Amino acid sequence: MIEVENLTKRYGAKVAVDGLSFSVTPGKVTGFLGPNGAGKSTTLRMILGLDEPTAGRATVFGVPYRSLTRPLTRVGALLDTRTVHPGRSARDHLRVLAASHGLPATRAEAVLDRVGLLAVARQRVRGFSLGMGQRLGVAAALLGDPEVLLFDEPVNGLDPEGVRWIRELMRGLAAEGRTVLVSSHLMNEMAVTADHLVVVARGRLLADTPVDAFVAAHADRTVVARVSDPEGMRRALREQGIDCVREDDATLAVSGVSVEKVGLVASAENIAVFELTASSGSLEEAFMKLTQEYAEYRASTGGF
Ligand SMILES: Nc1ncnc2c1ncn2[C@@H]1O[C@H](COP(=O)(O)OP(=O)(O)OP(=O)(O)O)[C@@H](O)[C@H]1O
Repeated sequence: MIEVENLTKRYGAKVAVDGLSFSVTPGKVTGFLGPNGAGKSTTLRMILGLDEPTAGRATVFGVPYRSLTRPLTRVGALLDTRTVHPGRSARDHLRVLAASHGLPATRAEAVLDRVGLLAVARQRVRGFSLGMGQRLGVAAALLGDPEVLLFDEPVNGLDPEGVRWIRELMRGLAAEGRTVLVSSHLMNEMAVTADHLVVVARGRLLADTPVDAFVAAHADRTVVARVSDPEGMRRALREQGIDCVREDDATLAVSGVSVEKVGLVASAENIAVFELTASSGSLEEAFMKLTQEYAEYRASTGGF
């Protein structure tokens, strides 16, 4: 549905997007992840025809965005929500947008309802909270009932209720068979929202994979073991070349082995096991491991 092929964007000497290729398919939420400055926004802007690629191409439904007839009915996007006229009401904003794209005014009512803004539809946008502004931006993206949706950092600055709302909306849109591409910095959020990930750094593709496979490939598996003799257990594990860390008086975190293996080591040493839990690691851990060396802006750990 969305195809990016060898997409490249240079700003002078700066290569913002560097030979990027991936495709985004319908019926799932695809998370678009990368450290600051990775080229995510630039890529989204090129998909939407707002920036011209230096090389390569981005297509939606097989054609460049600018070649789509009635694009609002094919592709919806939430980029920067501060572009709304502050003196207009939410309803007027959507009606003007609908009229200028040949859509009926009833669409404005439908999307106001879908994003939960019907009750405040007559209020001026100037007085809107950040969350209400985001909802209005989403309403505009949904106005033409498009099959493809792009969201750039949709949960930035939202409270937990707003974050949950966006998550359920995106999952719902994907469940309706739409193509949903969403960029985000919030790994815990992406872990519960996205089905698939496209990970970029310094404009290049690092991973294009289902979320579960990404975590399994890049995060350490850990087994938490609460035992009667943690020191003896630690010694026995070390003798077998297995790393572990003492978490508290009775608990060890064991890296890179299965629960079965830890259980067998304990049993061979006659150590009682009170708890044995496997953890597959988090998306955040996997992402940090993969992208650490690529971060463009990182807090300095040294002095000046
Ligand atoms: N108009 C521009 N002129 C010059 N450089 C630009 C321009 N737009 C983006 N860049 C640079 O291109 C790189 C990629 O920027 P982009 O905003 O696409 O990254 P991003 O992944 O969206 O980052 P963030 O997560 O911080 O929003 C950055 O180094 C940025 O400074």
